[in-house]
Amino acid sequence: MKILVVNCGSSSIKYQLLDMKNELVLAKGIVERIGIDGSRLKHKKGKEKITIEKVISNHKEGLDLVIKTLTDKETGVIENINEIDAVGHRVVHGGELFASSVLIDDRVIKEIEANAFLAPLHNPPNIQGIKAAMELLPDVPHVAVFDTAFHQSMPEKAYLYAIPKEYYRKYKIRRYGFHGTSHRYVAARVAEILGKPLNELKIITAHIGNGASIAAIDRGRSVDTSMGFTPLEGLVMGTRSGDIDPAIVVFLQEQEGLTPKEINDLLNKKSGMLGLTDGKYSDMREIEEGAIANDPVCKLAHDIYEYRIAKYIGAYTAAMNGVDAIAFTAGVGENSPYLRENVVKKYLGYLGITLDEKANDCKSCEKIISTPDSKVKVLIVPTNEELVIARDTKEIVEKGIKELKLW
Ligand SMILES: Nc1ncnc2c1ncn2[C@@H]1O[C@H](COP(=O)(O)OP(=O)(O)O)[C@@H](O)[C@H]1O
Ligand SMILES: CC(=O)OP(=O)(O)O
Ligand SMILES: [Mg+2]
Repeated sequence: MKILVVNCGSSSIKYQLLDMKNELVLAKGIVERIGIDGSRLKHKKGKEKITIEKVISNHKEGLDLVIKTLTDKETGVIENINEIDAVGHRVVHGGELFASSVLIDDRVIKEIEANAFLAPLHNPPNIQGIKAAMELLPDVPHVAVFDTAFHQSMPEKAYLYAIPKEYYRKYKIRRYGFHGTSHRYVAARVAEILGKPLNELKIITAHIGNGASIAAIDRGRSVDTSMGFTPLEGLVMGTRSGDIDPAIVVFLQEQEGLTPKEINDLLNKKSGMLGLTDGKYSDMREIEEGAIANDPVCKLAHDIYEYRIAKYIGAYTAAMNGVDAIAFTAGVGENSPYLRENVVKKYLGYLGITLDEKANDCKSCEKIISTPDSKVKVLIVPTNEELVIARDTKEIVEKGIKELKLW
C-alpha cells in the first residue's frame, strides 16, 4: 500500500509518499511560497534533489504539481496516480470532536470547518489541502490525523482554565495541546527502547522545534501539555512568547494602542527568541553559536529558553507523582547536544540523572543519553509525524473503519 501524506500550512505543502510494505519513504518534498512571489517545489527522491520554480497560486495548483512530480518519468517514483492507495492529512485542530484519526467524509469536513475559528492560521489551509487532494484523487480514501487528538485524554483539572465557566461552554475555551502526533510517537518509542510496556511508564516528552511543547504521558495517556487553547502557551519558542502574565496583553494594548490582531502578531511572530534578541535571531543554531561565543544577549536568551523547559519538566514530574523517562525530540531537541546538556546538567540532577556526555554528543540519533545508573532515563528520539499519519491511514483503510481508537 502506497500512502501520500500531506501537511498543508498557510503558504506551504509538505508531502511524503510512503510504501507501507516496509515503511519506506519513496519521495518527499515541500511546496513553498504558495500565492507569493517566488513559489517553488523542492522534491527529494532518494539522494536526488530537484527544485521547480513556478507560479503556484493556490493549494490545488501546488498539489497538482506534487502529483505531476511524483508521476513524472524523471522525477517520479510511481507510474500514475492509481498507485496511490490513500492520502493522510495533518489537521492541526480537531477541537473536542476528534479524539482520534478519522476517515474523511462530508460530515468530517464540516466539523473541521466548524473548528476553524479555534485555529484560524492552521485549519483553513488544512481544509483547502483536503478539498484539493480529494478533487485530484477522488477514488481513494482520505484520512485526517489531528495534532490535538492525543491530548483529548487530559483530565478536566488539566484542561480547564480558571476563567468564568460560561466561556468554556460558549466558545470551548480550554487547553487542547498540539504536536500530539509527535508526543504519541515518541512516547511509544521510549517504551520500545526501554523494553517496558508503555502502560507502566511515566514519560515526559519534550518536542523542542521552532514551535515547542512538553507533554506528561502517564501510562500511555497524555495527562497534561504546555501548549493550550492555541500553540502560543507554554515554552519560549522561536518567535512565540509562551507563558506570560495575561495582564501584559491588556497593558500593551492600552499603552501602545495595539489592535487585537497587532498584539496577537506581537506575541506569535515577534516574541520568543526573536524578541529576546531585539529582533536578531529566531533560529536556535544562531542563538547557540552566540551563547557559546559568550555573546551576553544570546546567552541570556538561551538561559531563559532552557529554564522554561526545566520548569515544565519539574511541573510534570509533580503532575505524575514521578517520572521514569524524559525524551527530547524535534529540530532543537534532536540536534542540539548543547541544549540537552544545559537542561540536564543544570536542572535535572535532583531526579538522580547523570548525563552520559559522550552519548549526548550526537545529532538525530535515537538513544539513551543518561548513564546506566541514572534513576530516570533521558533519551533522544527523532520524531516522525508523517509515519504516524501514514500508519493511522493504513490502519483505518485496511480495517475498513471510520475511526481509530487511541486508548
Ligand atoms: N543543529 C541544531 N542545533 C540547534 N538547533 C537546531 C539544529 N538544527 C535545527 N535546529 C533548530 O530546529 C528548529 C526547527 O525545528 P522543527 O522541529 O523543524 O520546527 P517546526 O516544525 O516548528 O518548523 C529551528 O529553530 C532550528 O534552528
Ligand atoms: C501546532 C504548532 O505549533 O505547530 P508548529 O510547531 O509546526 O508550528
Ligand atoms: Mg513541527
